[in-house]
Amino acid sequence: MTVHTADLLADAGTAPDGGRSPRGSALYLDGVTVSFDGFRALNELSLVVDHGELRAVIGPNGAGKTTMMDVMTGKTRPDKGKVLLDGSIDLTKLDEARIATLGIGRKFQKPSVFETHTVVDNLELALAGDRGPFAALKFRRTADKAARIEAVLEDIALAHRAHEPAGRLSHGQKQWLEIGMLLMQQPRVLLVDEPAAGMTDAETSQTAVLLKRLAQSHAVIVVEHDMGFVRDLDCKVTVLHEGSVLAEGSLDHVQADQRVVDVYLGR
Ligand SMILES: Nc1ncnc2c1ncn2[C@@H]1O[C@H](COP(=O)(O)OP(=O)(O)OP(=O)(O)O)[C@@H](O)[C@H]1O
Repeated sequence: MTVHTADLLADAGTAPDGGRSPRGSALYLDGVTVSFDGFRALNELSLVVDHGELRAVIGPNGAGKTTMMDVMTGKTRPDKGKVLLDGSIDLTKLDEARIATLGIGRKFQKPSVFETHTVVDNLELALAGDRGPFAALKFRRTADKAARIEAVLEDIALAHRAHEPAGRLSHGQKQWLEIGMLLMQQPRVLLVDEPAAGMTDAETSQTAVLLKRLAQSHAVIVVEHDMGFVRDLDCKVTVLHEGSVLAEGSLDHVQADQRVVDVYLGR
């Protein structure tokens, strides 16, 4: 089925989250509900993330963080509610592949780089799309592509390891490489799941620097449990609980909220 852009334009004029219009937002969720066998993994979830914004999403196990990302990427379709990209593109009508091409990149917790390929080849393979890895390797590097690879290598601080097999990188560096692979596709929105898990302290703080830099030109949503890392991100924090937003604001603000302490931080 061919999907025309005009068909994707949702009615953006109705009541938004907290009176906020979808206009200008990168991702806009309003009243999103997802049920599994009657259990509401997301319950009227409303959330607005702007272009050029870094947002941390925290919350106890089972709060709905993964389901939220599944809805944003089209892996899970909500029972009801609005999910808009760029304030107007209705993501609930699109499948995962189409949403990825529209510019939502997702990094899962476990890195899945091609260990035997070099760092540069991994970045190039990320451009392969559905042509397959071997076809991509045969393509000559255009000047454009080479420039993009170089820029991404700088972004992810791996220029000095560019021609080494990815299998030789540390765990943290593999995570950065995978973020780099997403960047090759020039996404508008990046979803990053627990990037600091398993990293050394030095890698964790470097990851915060990297994500803050990326957020200057992308919307970046980070799901995280490590509060030290969230503090390093120095951004607005959304606390999810039972599929809805329990609190939102600076880390200091949400940490001072007794309800957040009761359901999450105090445990
Ligand atoms: N496919 C599914 N079928 C049934 N229940 C599900 C399914 N996916 C998620 N759930 C339930 O929905 C709730 C929210 O799960 P989700 O994985 O989104 O939470 P989370 O905040 O990501 O948790 P964690 O921090 O443990 O990863 C949980 O109670 C989970 O058991």
